[in-house]
This record gives sequence, C-alpha cells and structure tokens, in this order.
Amino acid sequence: MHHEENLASAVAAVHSGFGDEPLDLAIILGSGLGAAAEHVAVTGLWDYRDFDCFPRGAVAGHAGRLVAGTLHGRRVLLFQGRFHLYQGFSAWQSAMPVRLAHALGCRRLLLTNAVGGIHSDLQPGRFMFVQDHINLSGDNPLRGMPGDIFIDLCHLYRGDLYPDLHQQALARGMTLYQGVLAAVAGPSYETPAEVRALGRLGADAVSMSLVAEAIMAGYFGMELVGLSFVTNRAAGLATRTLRHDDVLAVGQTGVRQLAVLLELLCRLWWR
Ligand SMILES: O=P(O)(O)O[C@H]1O[C@H](CO)[C@@H](O)[C@H]1O
Ligand code: HPA
Repeated sequence: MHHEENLASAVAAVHSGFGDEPLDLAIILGSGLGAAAEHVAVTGLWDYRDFDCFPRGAVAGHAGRLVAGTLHGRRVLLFQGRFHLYQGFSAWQSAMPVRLAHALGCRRLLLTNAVGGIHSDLQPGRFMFVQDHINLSGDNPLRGMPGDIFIDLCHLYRGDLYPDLHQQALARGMTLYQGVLAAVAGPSYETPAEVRALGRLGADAVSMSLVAEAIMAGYFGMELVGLSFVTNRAAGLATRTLRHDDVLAVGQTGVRQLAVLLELLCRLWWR
C-alpha cells in the first residue's frame, strides 16, 4: 500500500478562492444533512471532481461539494458528502477530506453523520454527541501512513464541550444525548442479532462512517467533535424496513437542529 497523494493542487484551489489565512473549522456533513451549508456566507464552491486527490464516486444524498465561507464569524470549510468503505474505498481514502482540511491549516473538525439508534433514548430525530467510538469497520486509516501511527485515542473527542453544549441546546428546546458510536463497513444494514450484540458491546448508535475521519484527525492532533443524527431505530428495534431514502428524508429534518448546534459550537469552542 502506498500513500502518496498530491494535495497541493486542491490546497492551491482553495487558497485562490478563499484566501490563505488559516481556517477555523472544517465540517463533514452526513447523509441528508448537506443543506446545513445554506447557513454559510459562501465565498468558494468546488466539486469534489475538481480535486485530483479526491476519490471518485458519490452516494445518493451526498452532493460531493466543498463549500468555503463564513459561519458565525468563523472561516469554515464544509464538505457536503463523504467517502465510505462500502463504496469500495479504504479507510485511508475515506479520510481524504480530513487530510485536505489539515493541509489547509485547519485545527478543528466537526464530523456529522446519520445513524441508527440503539439506546432507547436515541429515537429518530435526535442528535447524539459522540463520546467515544467502537471501530468494527475492519480498517484503520493510519495503515501504511508515515510517522507516529501508534496514537492514543483516549481523548479523541472533545467531550468537555458536551455539558455546556447540552445545557445551551436545552435552552433552545433541544435535548442532546451523549453516547458511543459503533461503525461497521456496510452497505447492508445490520441484522437484528448484530444490533443486539452491538448494544451489549456498549454501542448507543450504529453507522457506516465517521470513525476513519476521526482517527485521521487524531493523527494530526486536531480537535474533534462528532454529532450523529438518529435517522432510524437500528435493525430489529422497529418494524419498519430500513431504506436509505428514508435515512435521507429523516436526515433532512435534522438540518434546523444542526444549524442551532453549529451556532452554539462556534461560540463554545473558542471561549
Ligand atoms: O454516514 P452517513 O454518510 O451520514 O450515512 C449513513 O447513512 C447511510 C445508510 O443509509 C450510510 O452511508 C451511513 O453511514
Ligand atoms: O441503522 C443504521 N445502520 C448503519 N448505518 C446507518 N446510517 C443510518 N442509519 C443506519
């Protein structure tokens, strides 16, 4: 496995459209959540296909666009769409947006995704603040990377931001939960037996994303927050058949709440 890539042209493209001052925050938007970018005062917009270093391929509900602009006074990069293992990519490939954000001098990362709720509190329409994860995807983005790859993941997520974020969200009429995210490779949804097993392992929600990006952020020493939007009860916990179209439709209902959480985070993170 070799890990050579040319980030230089993507970095140059973003610099020419958005200036080369450091970026405050990069955000990866999960399934159905892409419209959160509408709250940004947009300065630059690129198709992922404009960047040679980006993997090729998109999933329904992922626009495959990079938006640069200003949000609540912060210089932000929003990735509308991500790369998943089930598309045939390695964990390293799927973490490409994180390497680009880092190459652009970004020190903070917000990861969002759509998840199936396992814990009884995690009903569709609710957000979970990721406290920790269980990587069952079978891959790690640091395989074959240079440098110190034996990184400690005990404090990967900025859990200290949770109490205030929770309180302030509550004041805005939203209950935020904190929990453990399990990640599997997909693309089939889990079996009911797998969901029961995941619950016993300590997972509160299950997804097919986020952890590779999180580990890559840890490698770079970036500060990280994960917000998972519950689009469905996990397999076997509800009678409804799981469908990606429903995940997208419910995901879109999370955009308004995500906008509130973004506003709160933009203040809390820089206090
Ligand atoms: O992780 P995101 O891209 O938010 O989407 C989630 O929803 C899709 C399944 O419906 C999978 O891609 C899963 O990971
Ligand atoms: O139930 C799920 N399982 C895995 N990934 C998901 N992404 C949204 N819902 C789910």
